[in-house]
Amino acid sequence: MFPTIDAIIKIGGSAITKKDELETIKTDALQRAAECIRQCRESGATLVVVHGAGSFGHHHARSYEINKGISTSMDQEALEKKLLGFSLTRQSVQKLNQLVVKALVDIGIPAVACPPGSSWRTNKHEPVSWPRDTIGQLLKNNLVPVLHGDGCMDETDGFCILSGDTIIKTLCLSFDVKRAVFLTDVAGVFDRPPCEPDAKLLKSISVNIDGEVNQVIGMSQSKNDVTGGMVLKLNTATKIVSQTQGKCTVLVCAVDSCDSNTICSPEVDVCNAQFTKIVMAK
Ligand SMILES: Nc1ncnc2c1ncn2[C@@H]1O[C@H](COP(=O)(O)OP(=O)(O)OP(=O)(O)O)[C@@H](O)[C@H]1O
Ligand SMILES: C=C(C)CCOP(=O)(O)O
Repeated sequence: MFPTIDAIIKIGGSAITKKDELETIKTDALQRAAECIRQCRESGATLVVVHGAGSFGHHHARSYEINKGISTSMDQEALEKKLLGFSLTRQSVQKLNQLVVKALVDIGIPAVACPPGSSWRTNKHEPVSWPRDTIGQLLKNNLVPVLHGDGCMDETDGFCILSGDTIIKTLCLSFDVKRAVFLTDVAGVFDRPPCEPDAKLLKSISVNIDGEVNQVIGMSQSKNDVTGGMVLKLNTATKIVSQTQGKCTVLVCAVDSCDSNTICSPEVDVCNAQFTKIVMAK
């Protein structure tokens, strides 16, 4: 039996990297996320950290079309190029992983890197095999596992890009998890892309048992994102809430305004919220 996870926190690639500039970290945002995680842990919370790739990973994945995998119709030259692209993508996201783990360890969090690329396997880009016991054992020993979006072996396409969002969904549906928190570069989920005039922050989104939401939400995606941006995040969030029958709630909030109280307190007040809470419809 593994411990209940109080929160799985995704440090979004948008939050801690400049997504349009190759391998560029936003140091202040990373430190802010790390500090918030430290405070949660100090309050006794059991945590898992997952981070996205941002400009470490998405750029290489897009230029080498890693998410299309490999096929028998590829000639040798195209295949070699694709294989190198896979290595470069993983190498890039591992650079970010080292920075994230360092930021956590430097302030006293016993973070342990668990790179999914070398242990998770997917079929049609959905996880089919992953080291559940290892993650559970790390939690039992009071360590903080750090996973991330990565390039993984896929049974149908040879390999694929596995988003941190899909990793979070998998963990939430397998462990007993109270909350999934997505820290990103915007205040939460808006009724339309936040760059559009009059975009309104949705403080609460209700999901019914079929995973459908009660409102129309307009979304856009950055050209440097290969995993679906906010569309995948909302899709992941609605699945987590509906498939756990509301036992796990989801928050989407800006890394700039995250605090341990919002992340870890059992009840979150949405009246004055500057974030989005995604819950089961009553
Ligand atoms: N309706 C919307 N509400 C909120 N954000 C939106 C919406 N539509 C598009 N976006 C964009 O989604 C982005 C956040 O999604 P994204 O997938 O980039 O986050 P992330 O998880 O931080 O990144 P990564 O996938 O690199 O880890 C924001 O920068 C925002 O501009
Ligand atoms: C592009 C790579 C390597 C992983 C993407 O993960 P995400 O940023 O969590 O969607």
